[in-house]
Amino acid sequence: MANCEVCHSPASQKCAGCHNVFYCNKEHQKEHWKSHKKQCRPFEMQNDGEIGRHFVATKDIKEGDIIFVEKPMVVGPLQLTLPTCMGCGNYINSKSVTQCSKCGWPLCCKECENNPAHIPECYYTIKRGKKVSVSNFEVHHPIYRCVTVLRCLYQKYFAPDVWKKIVKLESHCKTRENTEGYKEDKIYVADFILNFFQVEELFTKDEILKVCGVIMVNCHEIPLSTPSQNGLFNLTSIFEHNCRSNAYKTFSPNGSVKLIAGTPINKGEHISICYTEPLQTTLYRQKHLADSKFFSCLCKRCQDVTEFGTNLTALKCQNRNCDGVVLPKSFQSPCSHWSCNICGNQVSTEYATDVTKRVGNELVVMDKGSVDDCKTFLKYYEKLLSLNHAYMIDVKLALAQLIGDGSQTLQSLPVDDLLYKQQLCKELIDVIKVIAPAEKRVVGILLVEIYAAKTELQRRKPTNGGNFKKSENPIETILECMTILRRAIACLQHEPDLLFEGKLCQQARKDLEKLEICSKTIFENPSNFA
Ligand SMILES: C[S@@+](CC[C@H](N)C(=O)[O-])C[C@H]1O[C@@H](n2cnc3c(N)ncnc32)[C@H](O)[C@@H]1O
Repeated sequence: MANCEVCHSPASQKCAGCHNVFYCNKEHQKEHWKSHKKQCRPFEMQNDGEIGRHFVATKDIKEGDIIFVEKPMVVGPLQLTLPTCMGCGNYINSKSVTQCSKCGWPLCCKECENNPAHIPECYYTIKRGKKVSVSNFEVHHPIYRCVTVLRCLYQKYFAPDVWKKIVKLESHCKTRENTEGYKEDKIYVADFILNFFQVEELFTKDEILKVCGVIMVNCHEIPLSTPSQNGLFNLTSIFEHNCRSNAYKTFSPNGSVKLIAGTPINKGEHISICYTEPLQTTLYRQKHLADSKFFSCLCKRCQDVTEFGTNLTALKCQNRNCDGVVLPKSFQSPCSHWSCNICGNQVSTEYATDVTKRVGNELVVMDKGSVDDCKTFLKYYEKLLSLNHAYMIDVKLALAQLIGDGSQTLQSLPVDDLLYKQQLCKELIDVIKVIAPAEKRVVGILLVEIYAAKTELQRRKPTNGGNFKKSENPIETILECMTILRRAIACLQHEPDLLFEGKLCQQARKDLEKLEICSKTIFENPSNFA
């Protein structure tokens, strides 16, 4: 039996929000809510030698539930960027630029001068006694490298509580010491800040380098401006990585991050997000995590070379008449060769990684806006890559959205293309559900594509005066479309309206409303419809 948070007497009623605190009666729960609501979250922090701090669910969480929402501690431009507005973070150019009247930093409009995000660099520039001047908007401007760092450093004197949280975050400074990035940070960020702003007596070089590491390891891209900005969050930074995560992030228009359960999460389960591209090969994900977050991922997906049977990283066996796929024994321990799961044929690891890199490079330069190029890629590389190789998935994703978009509208497509589009979307959803069930954005988009193709196919069916064959019955299609739209809305419901996915969700809601009215009319009076 636990104790009441208010009077400490034995208590059995737990808070439904977090399952972490208990009360002896409703009145005490109400009384405590004012102070508890800031801490009421369905997870608790734990610490282990391997992952460091991480969060574990304190109650069962349903798929689609908002786990928590938080505002960033610091927001700022990405390290390498063309000049952006110091207020809203959007790109500026020589025509749209104006300067802060106090410090000279570029802004897109006068209102942005008063954006609180801009205070730190404005403060240190005024202190320096000479305005900043940015005049070339076509190249990455080196001065931007220091902005987000400076905004963090500012907290040391003006928001010490936030500063304490920032320096507690993982920076991997020791591991970074020998990297090119660290050497560049030393010159272009630490030395630059100390000399340019003359703040030697306020900050040490090590402090600045620690902040550089914290930003690299913990920041999340906030996609609400063009380009995205970096955001440093207090709790979101603590969530561990998993290549098959059970949670995902979206952002509110005010810049807050929302963490959503992408799958049901059981009490006691670690809550994870994916720090990398979940639809990429294990080779890519592991390199990306090692280079930017400084750890080797040992999640279930990384330990299973078949990636739950999808063979997302596998090559196709080149032995004639063999349908097997070629994979290493493990992605963790170095091995000299990859072998076929059916005939045992071996290729060297060097060959396998070279082929993967080579095709990856071709994909980078390929025009993924061309249906023909995508089809040619798939036809050519199906001989070399497994059916669900990450590169095939990448091109199929582009193709599924391209067919019927652009010069050839859905209305002008042959039936076969519409069926192919639907088929592609369904196959992709099946793979994503296995490999990355929290990738709701992509699944939501694909569901809307299926709905669009299905509607067009139905439109072409002869109505035959209402005497439908079973397979042509529009009522069945309407109900099916409503189910698809509801699934799409469930996937996209948390996306902000200003992003493509949010707009798609709005449209899906409108279409669903129309279909609901239509189906109601048909059910109420089927004879009218015929
Ligand atoms: C954003 S921080 C997460 C919070 C961090 N654990 C802490 O204690 O501050 C990212 C770092 O956590 C560790 N980490 C996160 N997920 C991990 C995982 N799946 N395996 C190993 N380390 C992980 C790595 O050190 C990584 O660089």
